[in-house]
Order: sequence, then structure tokens, then C-alpha cells
Amino acid sequence: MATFFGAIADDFTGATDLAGLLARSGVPVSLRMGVPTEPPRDTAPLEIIALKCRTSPVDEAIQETQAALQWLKDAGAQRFFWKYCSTFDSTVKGNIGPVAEALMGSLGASQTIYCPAFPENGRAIFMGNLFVGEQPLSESPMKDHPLTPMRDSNLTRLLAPQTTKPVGLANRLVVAKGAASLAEQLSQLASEGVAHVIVDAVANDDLYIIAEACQDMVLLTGGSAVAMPLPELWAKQGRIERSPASTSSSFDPGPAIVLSGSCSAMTNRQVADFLAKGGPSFKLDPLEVAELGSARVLNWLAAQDASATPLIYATAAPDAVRAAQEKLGVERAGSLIESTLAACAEEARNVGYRRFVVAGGETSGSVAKALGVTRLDIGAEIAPGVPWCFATSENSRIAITLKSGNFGNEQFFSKALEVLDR
Ligand SMILES: Nc1ncnc2c1ncn2[C@@H]1O[C@H](COP(=O)(O)OP(=O)(O)O)[C@@H](O)[C@H]1O
Ligand SMILES: O=C(O)[C@@H](O)C(=O)COP(=O)(O)O
Repeated sequence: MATFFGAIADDFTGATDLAGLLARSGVPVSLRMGVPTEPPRDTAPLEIIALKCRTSPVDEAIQETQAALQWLKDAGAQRFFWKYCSTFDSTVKGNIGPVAEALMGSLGASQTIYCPAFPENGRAIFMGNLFVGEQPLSESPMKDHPLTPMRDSNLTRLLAPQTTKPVGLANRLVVAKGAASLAEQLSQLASEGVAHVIVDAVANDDLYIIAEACQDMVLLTGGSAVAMPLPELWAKQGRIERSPASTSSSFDPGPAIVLSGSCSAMTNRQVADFLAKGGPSFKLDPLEVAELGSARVLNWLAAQDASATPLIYATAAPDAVRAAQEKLGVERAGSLIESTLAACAEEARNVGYRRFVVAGGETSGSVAKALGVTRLDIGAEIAPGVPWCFATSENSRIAITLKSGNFGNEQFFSKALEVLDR
């Protein structure tokens, strides 16, 4: 089927989040992990390419996103989306603005919007400030993120240093008046030379207004939720079609494993909940891994009889993360844990595990790469923004869910396995 919408996600959990929300429309969604090496074939109306570039150096992120853009253009896409985190995660140098500007350049777009709001998960933007539940972003647990600590809540202030062209705001009062009012504000800002517009949204209704006003912009940027209403609009106009039975949710029988590298407040609670249920678990210590490698956890995994679901985790409280980072450096601590969890995933697959619950965006990127997963079919959502996915890994079909650090409720790990068994 010809592709109409092409999205590029800056991490793997973000990509499955977007895929899950778009799939609610019943229009086929295809998710590729990394830029495909082959030219487009067997494409869907909604194509997503997942990258792992949230914390990469800016020039690498631009290079990768440009390659993804070219593939999506070759697939026939006419509208494009740059998906980043609903908590606007970026390093101090930041990739969100530079990548958006480069995509705009390649697409000949003079303006785009930025809307990371995700009301179902408590992310709202008001007067340009991002809230997580009732807390401003910089007072939320995101202030302690291991790789992208968010110390400002104002999106205009966060984005402006990342772009060369002016940044402006279309606030909630404008959005609440409807699509025509928002479209007028955007063209007013365009006439003043504002290329990058933060758009407020606090509720799903706002997202429908934004989608209606912006559906013909060649490039949109944001969290998954602002893209959610688009397929419905385009389906009504006959640009794309629904086809509910388009994905395969089959996987080979085999035991389940939980791998957690996220240190978010919610993942800490999810790990505690799963530990309290008494299953086998192994806590990774970054300092031990730095000194002795991954042999101990791999031996532990090999000794499991798989009758109960094992949990391997590095999830830790902010002070423990800081202590490890002070000794090892932020990048090294992160990459040691990521590569250890990736090795555990590969070993688990090799010894017959077929159901994988993975927590953490960067972690998911490393695990999915280690499993050699190149394409995911999207299944049922376990929680808003976290679907089960199905993929081929080596010669097996596996079920895998990639959970954003912040998503899901406390019982997420057990719930994920229950949803799959239904
Ligand atoms: N105990 C720890 N000490 C230091 N870094 C850690 C620890 N546990 C995990 N990490 C690293 O923290 C990062 C968490 O990021 P990520 O997987 O994207 O989670 P999230 O989805 O919560 O953002 C990863 O790079 C991971 O390897
Ligand atoms: O938009 C979101 O919050 C998620 O889709 C997302 O990007 C997740 O990233 P991580 O929190 O790093 O898993």
C-alpha cells in the first residue's frame, strides 16, 4: 500500500508508542527499527522508522534522520513527523531543534510545530510550559533522568538555543478557539518569520484541533499524541484506508523475561512491585559490571528453569545512579548497563525465551538491536503508548514490548504478561 505518512522517532520506545497510538485508527502501521538497508517494499500507509539518536552527537542525529527521511520519501510519504519524548528529553546540546531544522530544509518547510503533550499520560503544555501530572517538568522526576535531566519546564527556552530561526508560541487560549484560530495564529507567526512554534495542549480535544489546523503542514513534530488524530482525518478524506487485519500477532511458544534499564520513578515502582511478587531476580551493579563484565548475570540466567519469569534490572534510585555516574562517567555507566541487558536478551532468546518485556528507551534500543529485530508488527496496547509488538529474531517469532520509562502503572510487568495470555 502506498505510504502517505512517514515518521522518524528518536528512540525505540517512542516509536512503539507512536505506532500504538496510530494503530488505534485501524489504518495499517509499519514500524522499522533503524533505516532499512533495502529500498521500500511491502510498505504501509503509515510508516515509522525508529532510531536511537536522542542522545547522539547532533551531526550524527542529523545524518541518520536525513537517511530515514530519504527512505520515507522513496516510500512515497507526503506528510512527515519527527517524534521525540513527551517530556522533551534532550541533552544540553539537544537534537530536537537541529534535526527539525534539517528536516525542514530538506522538505522545503518554512514552519513547523512542537507539541509533546500526551494528556492520557499526564503531559500537558500551558503557556509554553510542560507539565508532568501537576508538576512542572523541571520539578518532576525527569529532573533526575540519568542521560537527559530536564532542569527547565519552558519549551521556548529549551528549544530556542537549539535552532537558528525564531521560536514562538500558539497558546491554549488560541487553540481553545478552534482550528481556524490556530491556523490564523500560525500564519501570523509565519509572516513575522517564526519558523518554530510551540503549541499548547492540555486535553485530547486540543490535539484534535491542532491536527485539523496542521494536517497539511509537510512536517509536524511532537510526542505521539498529537499525531494520533491524523489517520482518522486522512481516512475521511480518502487519502489512506483502514485495514484492521493487517498485522500478525503470532509468536512462538516460550518463557517470558523482564529486562529493565530505566531508572524513572515509575519504573522503580514497577520493579518494586514485581520483586514483591517473589519471582527470580538479578540486580545489576554498574560498578561490578565495569570491573568483572557480564559473566555473573549470564551464568545466573542460564541457571534459571524458566518456570517463573526472571527479572534482570539495573533500575535504581537517583542517588545510586549519581554515585555510579560519578565513578564511571554518565555515558560509560549507561552503555555498560545497556550492553549487559542487550547480552542478556540475546542469551535469553538463544535458550528459548520468546516473550520480552523491556523497560527504558535507550535500553530498548540496545535490546532490539541485539535481538536483530528489524521490523515490528503492532498488537494490543498494555497501557497508553505501550503496545505488545511481534517480530522475527533469528529464526523465531517473538513477542516484545518496549516500555517508555515513565509509562504504565505499578503492575505493568505482570499486566503485560496477562494481556499477552488473553
Ligand atoms: N544503576 C544505574 N546507574 C547508572 N546508569 C544506569 C543505571 N541503570 C540504568 N542506567 C542507564 O540509564 C539510562 C536509562 O535510560 P533509558 O533506558 O532511556 O530509560 P528511560 O526510558 O527511563 O529514559 C540507560 O542508558 C541505562 O543504561
Ligand atoms: O513520548 C514519550 O514519552 C515516549 O514515547 C518516549 O519517547 C519514551 O522515551 P523513554 O522515556 O526514554 O523510554
